[in-house]
Amino acid sequence: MTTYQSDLLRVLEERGYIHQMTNAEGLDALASKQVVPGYIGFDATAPSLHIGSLVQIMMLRRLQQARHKPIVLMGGGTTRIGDPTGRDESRKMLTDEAIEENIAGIRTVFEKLLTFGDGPTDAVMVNNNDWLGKLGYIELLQEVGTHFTVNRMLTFDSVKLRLEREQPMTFLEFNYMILQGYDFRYLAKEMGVRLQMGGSDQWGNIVNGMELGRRMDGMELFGLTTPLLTTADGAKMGKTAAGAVWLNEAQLPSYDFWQYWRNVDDRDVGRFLKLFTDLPLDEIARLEALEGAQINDAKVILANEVTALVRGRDAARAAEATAQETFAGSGAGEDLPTLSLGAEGMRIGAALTAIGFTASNGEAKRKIAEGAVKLDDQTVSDPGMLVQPGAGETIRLSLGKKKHGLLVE
Ligand SMILES: Nc1ncnc2c1ncn2[C@@H]1O[C@H](COP(=O)(O)OP(=O)(O)OP(=O)(O)O)[C@@H](O)[C@H]1O
Ligand SMILES: N[C@@H](Cc1ccc(O)cc1)C(=O)O
Repeated sequence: MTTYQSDLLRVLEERGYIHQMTNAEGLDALASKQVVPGYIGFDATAPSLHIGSLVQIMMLRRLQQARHKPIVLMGGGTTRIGDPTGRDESRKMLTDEAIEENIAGIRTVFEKLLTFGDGPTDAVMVNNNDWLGKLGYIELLQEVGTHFTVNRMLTFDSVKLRLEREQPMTFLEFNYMILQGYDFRYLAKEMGVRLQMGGSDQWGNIVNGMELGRRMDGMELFGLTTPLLTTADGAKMGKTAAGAVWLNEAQLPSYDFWQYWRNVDDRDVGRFLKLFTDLPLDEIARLEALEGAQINDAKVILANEVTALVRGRDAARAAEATAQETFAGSGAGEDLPTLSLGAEGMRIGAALTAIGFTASNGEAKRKIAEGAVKLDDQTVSDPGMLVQPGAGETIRLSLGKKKHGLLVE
């Protein structure tokens, strides 16, 4: 492990955020002597970010805790292009209204995790549509296009992998790296930004911006990426069988969010406590050393801390109380996800999917065949069974031991 001078790099390294860095020594020296404005960009492809992007948001939080300045970039402009990084297919085009709505949804989470304002280390939010939207085509080609060679663009993974797999890449997507590069250089000039961070998949896009800043203005810019987090069983963090683990309440009730953390693999507890909570490292070392049934106490702490950061302390308390009630078997907690089936009711398979316990009716059928589905503690065997709660009646739906919800009319 390297010994860094700056609090920033020391904390990022100790807590497991660093995958790759350009000129680590230079960045360490800079962060030891001045406030470093650093940015991360988020495209508005969905109405909420998920826990994969939470790694990035937490890194902006660490930046601020180390007395530097976080800049959150909303990709209002770049979402119109669609980042081809790590994808086999083009993204579907979103309308301007959908992008605006997504931005409105995404931005709310940052207010919980960062302090915004006008002070030197206060966070600032920008939208790259404000400058990319004004760029003329000829101007862009002349000003920026001359600094990129197609030869080099073809060597970046985002392009190379598509070509190797003989998957089409549109000219629109091919331009994405130029625009993200332009952002970095723009923010450096306009706001003194020196550092861009992101997941390891963003490395190529980040390096392009650094080179553009150097070529156009002779500026030294820095890049830092986190590992792309996977869970102990190898899945990319953020998505589960039933979909992504969303940060916003509207996409995922706080009880389910809390349950995700309460049920992580034993091997992930220490790593996640470091990345996703503010608990001190010595406390984390104690918690991750717990074994057997006691590791569950560490998972409850993980669930409480992350839920409190992202959803608020009250939400964390309510979720924990609901879990206690549910597992003590004393009836339905108030905070369980609830699904209204209407007067005509719904087939059990469809209800499992509609409440978010299964990703498809096929998966629901399999779970029923495995005997994993219960209604008010009675195992269900018929996937076509009609569930029809009467007025004022509540039926408890369970999938396995850990997923519970309420069905009402
Ligand atoms: N599992 C993960 N671990 C670490 N960083 C991640 C993870 N998933 C996404 N990120 C990072 O979060 C930022 C925002 O990513 P984005 O919202 O595009 O997520 P995504 O899941 O890759 O999206 P999409 O599914 O639309 O491609 C990027 O810097 C990306 O590298
Ligand atoms: N390309 C990034 C988002 C981004 C957009 C613009 C930027 O300037 C920086 C980052 C992603 O897909 O996650």
